[in-house]
Amino acid sequence: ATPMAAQQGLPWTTILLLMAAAGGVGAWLSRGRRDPAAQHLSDLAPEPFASLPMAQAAPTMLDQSSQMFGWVDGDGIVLHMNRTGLLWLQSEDLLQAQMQAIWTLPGLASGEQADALKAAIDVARGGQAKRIELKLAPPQQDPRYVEIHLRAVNCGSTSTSPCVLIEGRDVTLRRQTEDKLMLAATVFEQAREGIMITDAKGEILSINQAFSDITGYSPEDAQGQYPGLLTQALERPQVHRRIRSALERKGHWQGELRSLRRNGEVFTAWVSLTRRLSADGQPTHLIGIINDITRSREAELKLHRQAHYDPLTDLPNRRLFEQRLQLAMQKRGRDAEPVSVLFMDLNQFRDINDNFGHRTGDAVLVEMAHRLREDLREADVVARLGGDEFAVCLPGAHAQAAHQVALKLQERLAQPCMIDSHELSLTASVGIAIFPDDGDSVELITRNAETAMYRAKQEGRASTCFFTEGMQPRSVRHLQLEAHLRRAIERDELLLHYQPQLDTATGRVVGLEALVRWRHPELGMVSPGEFIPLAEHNGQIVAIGEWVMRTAAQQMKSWMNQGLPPLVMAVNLSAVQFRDPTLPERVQAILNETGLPACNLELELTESVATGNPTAAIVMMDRLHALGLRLSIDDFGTGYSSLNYLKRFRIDTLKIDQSFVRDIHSDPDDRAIVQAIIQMAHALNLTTIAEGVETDEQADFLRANGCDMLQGYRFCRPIEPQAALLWLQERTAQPPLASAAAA
Ligand SMILES: Nc1nc2c(ncn2[C@@H]2O[C@H](COP(=O)(O)O[C@H]3[C@@H](O)[C@H](n4cnc5c(=O)[nH]c(N)nc54)O[C@@H]3COP(=O)(O)O)[C@@H](O)[C@H]2O)c(=O)[nH]1
Repeated sequence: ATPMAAQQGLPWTTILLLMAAAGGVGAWLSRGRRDPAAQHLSDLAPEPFASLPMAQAAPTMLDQSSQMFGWVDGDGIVLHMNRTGLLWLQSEDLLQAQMQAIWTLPGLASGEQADALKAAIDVARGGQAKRIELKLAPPQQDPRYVEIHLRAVNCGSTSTSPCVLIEGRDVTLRRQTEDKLMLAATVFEQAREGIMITDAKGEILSINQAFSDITGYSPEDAQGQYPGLLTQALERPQVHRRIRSALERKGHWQGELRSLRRNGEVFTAWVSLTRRLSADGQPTHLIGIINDITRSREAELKLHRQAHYDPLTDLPNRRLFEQRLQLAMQKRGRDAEPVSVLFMDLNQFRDINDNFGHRTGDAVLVEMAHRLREDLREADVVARLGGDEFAVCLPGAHAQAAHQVALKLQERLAQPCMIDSHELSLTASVGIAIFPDDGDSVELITRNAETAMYRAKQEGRASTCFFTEGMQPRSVRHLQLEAHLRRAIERDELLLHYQPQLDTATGRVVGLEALVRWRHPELGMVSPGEFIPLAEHNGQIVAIGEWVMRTAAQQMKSWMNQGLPPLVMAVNLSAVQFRDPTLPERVQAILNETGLPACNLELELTESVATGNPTAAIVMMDRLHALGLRLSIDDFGTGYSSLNYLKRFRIDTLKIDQSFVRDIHSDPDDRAIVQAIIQMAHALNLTTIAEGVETDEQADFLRANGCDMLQGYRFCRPIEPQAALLWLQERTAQPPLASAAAA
């Protein structure tokens, strides 16, 4: 078919040459697929029309082009459109296209695009060349972007208004690239991660906003600097070497770095570094992405601390202790070395809490934790397991070393400490279990050390005890005991033993101490050292203590009725009983009920009870004293009595703790303490009694230093009532002895 343009007299050569002169067709064709025919046409002179065959050939040649060519009349009606143009505008053929204005063709993506094209044609028709970008939308395909050039051309003599030549080329690829670049630039600028790009030498070329926000460096500050400016001062050279080596080997490194902001503030960064290589494998850039993870690290650390450390003392808690012990056991196990575990319990801690309040108790725990940490090596682990229980793990320590450490720690803990103007001193009982002999799991070794600690407690304050087979785990045993103890009184399982107390100078019996015993049908004899703390803990001590007082008072009254000279019956009073405001009434009721004169009853208070809440203690002691009975302070020297209060207490006797008596012959400190207690007691008009006297040597020393009374295995063990009666009858029938040693 003859092209309509030719029919309408449009000079082909003019069109083509105009296009060529505008750098259009010729340039495009020469840049794209070379079209020799078009090239040839562009070389032709515009006027006069060269040769018809060539002109007729032009549309065919234009159809070969991959660009769009066409022209429209002044109303936008398509006069000609090459094949590419028809394809892009989705017109089936030229005839169909020629029926309508170009902006109504279906290929235009939207009404907006149509309006833009229409407006551009109007501008071009007015004589001004125009360039626009159109979005064409092929069905079911990604949109095509076409750059359109429009300019007015002469339509020939038949036309009154100029035509508009439309040239278009597909710029989708460029547009996509631009879009991608735009996207990349947006990502670079708007990323929440800091991004930094360096050149091959490592000098910073550019940074994004987030990088500036995180580090405080502006692009001007950063440009030309090395990335190390953020970390140089903080990370060790090995870290930098490791990063360089990873980049060389793998082209990538990521990890956490402690970094420095421009204002000197330290922050934690998660850094990812990637080396970019040229086509020939040479490094061209380094791309670094940094995230400020200071907050999340801090939060993590906080959570970790909460989960693994005791908030009060800042020591590792049980969980962390178990983890560290597990590691130590694995490591030492491989080297066939032992790991010792020390389980420590503070002996008078409950009294401190009860008497001075929890604030003081907490301060004591903090101080004790501090001392423990100070006295141990870095490889050792000390933890607070809860309450007043601490555990120590000594990797590589054999029994002897563990024992030495235990003694050292006990000594350190026993040093007095000043808390809230109270001078307090505590002792600790320590149980030791050693891996692998005493257990091959964390749980077992810790439990066995705890069991040993309970044995140490039974053996007396501030003892150290190694775990041995046959020690029953505390928890099982305690549960058993607690369950049985509840019914011990009603089942008549409790009984009293009596231990005489002698006048040092004359050897006469002056009194007896009632000591409770528990004979269980299956468990056998259970030591008061084991069940009294349990009873104090669960409150059963009130009933047990009252039973002891009543039974002991009945016994003494009965012996007196049987003709024995009146003696003083000493009964232990627990802290829990002492704090009961109805205690004086209860004691009076027992005295009334049994008929025992008050002067034949002595209540032994522990030192901590007496000094706990001094004002309340003074009031209670006054009330008890008013009943006419005697009061003594038991275990004197192991607590934290203040002399100031001591002189205001209505007490009669100080009982020197057996721990000072035990080593009196070998330990000059114990001798000095005993002498000081006796002198002080006498200065306060108090009598003294030493407990736990086992040898003549001890008795002689005590007598020589003026101790008034003696009690201990040297004279008589605690014995049953029948045996005690015989012992008393025998002693009281004899004339007074000149020397207690003769007893
Ligand atoms: N609140 C109450 N506490 C009581 C009562 N009965 C006993 N107890 C307390 O239990 C702890 C252990 O008592 P026990 O096993 O009876 O030990 C006492 C004596 O048997 C023992 N002792 C006496 N002489 C010697 C000796 O020469 N050597 C030696 N190694 N031990 C000896 O010492 C304990 C004396 O106790 P005390 O005078 O009270 O300090 C103990 O703390 C008891 O107080 C009770 O009814 N209520």
